[in-house]
Amino acid sequence: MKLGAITGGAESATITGFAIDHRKVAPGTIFGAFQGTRVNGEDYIAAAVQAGAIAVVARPEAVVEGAVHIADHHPRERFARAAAQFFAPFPPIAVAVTGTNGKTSTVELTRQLWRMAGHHAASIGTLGVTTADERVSTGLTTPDVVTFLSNVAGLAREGVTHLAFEASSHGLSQYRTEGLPVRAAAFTNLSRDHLDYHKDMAEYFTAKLRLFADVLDPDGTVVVWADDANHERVVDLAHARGNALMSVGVHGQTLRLVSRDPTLLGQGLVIEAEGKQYKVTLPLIGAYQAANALVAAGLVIATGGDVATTLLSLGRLAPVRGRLERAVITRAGAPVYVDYAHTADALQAAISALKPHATGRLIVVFGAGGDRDVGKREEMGATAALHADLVIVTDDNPRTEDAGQIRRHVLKGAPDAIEIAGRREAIAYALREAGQEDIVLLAGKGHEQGQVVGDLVLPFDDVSVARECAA
Ligand SMILES: CC(=O)N[C@H]1[C@@H](OP(=O)(O)OP(=O)(O)OC[C@H]2O[C@@H](n3ccc(=O)[nH]c3=O)[C@H](O)[C@@H]2O)O[C@H](CO)[C@@H](O)[C@@H]1O[C@H](C)C(=O)N[C@@H](C)C(=O)N[C@H](CCC(=O)O)C(=O)O
Ligand SMILES: Nc1ncnc2c1ncn2[C@@H]1O[C@H](COP(=O)(O)OP(=O)(O)OP(=O)(O)O)[C@@H](O)[C@H]1O
Ligand SMILES: N[C@H](CCC[C@H](N)C(=O)O)C(=O)O
Ligand SMILES: [Mg+2]
Repeated sequence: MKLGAITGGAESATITGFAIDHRKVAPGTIFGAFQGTRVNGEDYIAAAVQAGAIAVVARPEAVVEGAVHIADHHPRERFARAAAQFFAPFPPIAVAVTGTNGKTSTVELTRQLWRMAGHHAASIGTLGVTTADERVSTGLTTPDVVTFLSNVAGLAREGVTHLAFEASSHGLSQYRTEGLPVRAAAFTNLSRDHLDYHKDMAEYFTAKLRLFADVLDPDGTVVVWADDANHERVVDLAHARGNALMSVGVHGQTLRLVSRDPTLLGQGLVIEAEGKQYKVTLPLIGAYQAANALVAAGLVIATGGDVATTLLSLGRLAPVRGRLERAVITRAGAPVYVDYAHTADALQAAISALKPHATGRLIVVFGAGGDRDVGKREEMGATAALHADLVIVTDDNPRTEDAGQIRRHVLKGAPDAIEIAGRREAIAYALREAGQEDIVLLAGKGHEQGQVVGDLVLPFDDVSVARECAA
């Protein structure tokens, strides 16, 4: 592609790639220079030009010498659109999911439902890039825009026709997923998280709403989980823009959850759609997993899936890695579950999912991440104290913070909790403590394979540690 195709001018230089990090610039690259949270990318413009950048997308006031200056007051957005022109084509059907909790689960379940319908499907999110054959981690939920668009284009080249991706609030506010057509977008829920990055809940929600205001195709479909009070803002946006709307949940109109009956290994659901009732046995436990499965069904139907086939396929869904995953049963007979709950709302969801299955105590082990929203810690403590029978507070990715200090923040909400430094020790204690009637929940790390301490990522997997402690 020639540079003129991006600038609208006559520049004949050939574009070889896009980069937002000057260290990744090669001759022929278009460099995006953005003001970040840590540093100002504009400081690297000269180095990028030196390394061969032929054009730089940056604010009008930035200084660009020796390359074309593509000046824009919204450089991230302009860069994403240009990069999308370069990387296209993309899978013909792409859908996105936002919300505080449930994004990973929903994109994974959507991918599974499409696959059952015979489509070549993929998902991108916290678990990485997932296809029927493999899963490759990207490190972030919504990768940076160049990684994202090049991965999406790569999937299209492999023959993927259906893509579901997670749109995190960071990703949306940084325009990481702009530029490809998005046929449907879903909202799962809103609760407190990431207030280290967003100023307040209003700003956090506004970032999420960008998915519906800017990213979704003008004639795309909005899918909302109608049992979350915040869904109404999304509905208003859909009406204002003229998008088709599907609402899902007990209060949903398109897919109405008529009843939900927990069974030993799953739950019986009755769902009403188009005036008919469908009975399915979802092989996943917990109200939250039923919610995510229904939103996934909504996305599949929104993009052409047959209603009856899609709803009946819910009965064949496989579990999502690290989401209420049963790791082991202790010698005493207590089942141990691993879940990715790292917000107060998610902790409540995970505890309530397991409670009906425990005749004895629900024992929860968790911590809170360092260098992340400090205010959510006490709320997480209070939620655990309120809903669980025994609370053990430990460590979860202290990063550059003092682990003891993070635990103290959590303990403010759970003064009666047991504090155990070291996640392995805490898990071992919980498993020793659990009796036959009890259930143990290890929350916060889910699929994660490491404990981030300072700059180090120490190998750590809740499932393996639980198995070792139970042996
Ligand atoms: C807070 C945040 O989102 N930071 C991300 C963001 O950084 P930023 O734009 O603020 O960048 P910066 O480091 O200040 O640098 C500014 C610019 O200068 C460039 N640069 C920088 C240094 C250099 O030597 N040369 C250079 O060109 C950078 O590439 C960048 O474009 O862009 C970087 C490049 O893409 C990301 O690596 C970085 O993710 C950090 C590592 C991170 O931890 N992000 C987490 C919080 C995150 O994004 N999480 C969300 C939500 C998780 C969820 O709830 O699921 C996610 O989507 O994963
Ligand atoms: N619909 C939901 N309602 C409430 N809690 C949920 C819901 N879905 C998932 N959770 C909780 O949130 C945890 C994370 O779920 P999931 O990974 O699907 O969400 P996510 O939005 O992708 O999270 P992240 O922002 O970290 O990527 C689950 O392990 C569960 O505890
Ligand atoms: N995407 C989330 C994951 C949090 C997982 C938890 N284990 C932690 O480290 O806080 C974040 O980066 O805030
Ligand atoms: Mg996720």
